[in-house]
Amino acid sequence: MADQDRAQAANTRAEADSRVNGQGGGASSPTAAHDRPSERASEAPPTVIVDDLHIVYRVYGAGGTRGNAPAAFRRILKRQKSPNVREVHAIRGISFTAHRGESIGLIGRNGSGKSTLLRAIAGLLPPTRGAVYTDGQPTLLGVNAALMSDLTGERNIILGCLAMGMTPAQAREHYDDIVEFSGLGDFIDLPMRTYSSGMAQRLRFAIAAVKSHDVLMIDEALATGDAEFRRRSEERIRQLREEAGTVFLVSHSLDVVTQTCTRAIWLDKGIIKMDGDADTVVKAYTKATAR
Ligand SMILES: Nc1ncnc2c1ncn2[C@@H]1O[C@H](COP(=O)(O)OP(=O)(O)OP(=O)(O)O)[C@@H](O)[C@H]1O
Repeated sequence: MADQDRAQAANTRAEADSRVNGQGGGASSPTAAHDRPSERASEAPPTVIVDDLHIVYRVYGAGGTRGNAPAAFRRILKRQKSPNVREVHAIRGISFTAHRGESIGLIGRNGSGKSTLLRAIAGLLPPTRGAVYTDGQPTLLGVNAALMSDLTGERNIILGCLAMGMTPAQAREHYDDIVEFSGLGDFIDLPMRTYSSGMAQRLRFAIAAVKSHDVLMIDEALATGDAEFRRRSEERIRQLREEAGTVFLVSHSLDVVTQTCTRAIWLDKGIIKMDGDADTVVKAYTKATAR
């Protein structure tokens, strides 16, 4: 790890430690300017603690060659690593604490680690180092949310509700609300594979949003809807926050982040560049990316 990364990781870790201990951020920390939202929220109980998290992907078959068996045999005997395995260090020592009632936007350039961080908080990626602690069951609502493309929207609503822990009776109770929120109309009787990506996202959001979540994570869900659906989604996220959950939102739409989030975390090459109230962080990010 580069020295700069190490220093950043140590800073963000110290900051998270002090928040967990209820001491607030230190004024000498480079991230101190953005302690305000956490100070406000620190009275609320923590819902997610990310402690010096590292995620390393191992990509097999990198380099384009399959290799040959005798060479592999020699390598195994000598206990050497395969030359075709490449490691991608996607998250490099991230620490922060999220509290009940916060809605946190994750922003940053392509490949900065936003989706990886969400998947790690959801428990879908094991930490290579460090730890993630969550209060309650985090729900990740993303492009890969587990609905079945061959089933109709109708069947997927029931499936999604059951997957979120509802009873069949509760699923039926929420059915009409979900259909109405999704705005899919007659398409609800068709298999999901016939939906556009925006329509599928609307259905996923409508299913997840029917229930209050301890920790709800949304990966670009709002980007695909039309203006009317976006307005209703933003309103629903505000309600979910008021219902005492924590919402994480990955978005490239900075307007959505400032309108929906109380706090923003700016990721850059797998580390936290800035963490603070949404307006301040978005302004700093916009300034940096305009250069
Ligand atoms: N399954 C994977 N295997 C190997 N490397 C991966 C995998 N998923 C992501 N990466 C790498 O990890 C890094 C972070 O990717 P990630 O998708 O988390 O970024 P992101 O900020 O969400 O990007 P985007 O804004 O483009 O969606 C990138 O370098 C990416 O190439």
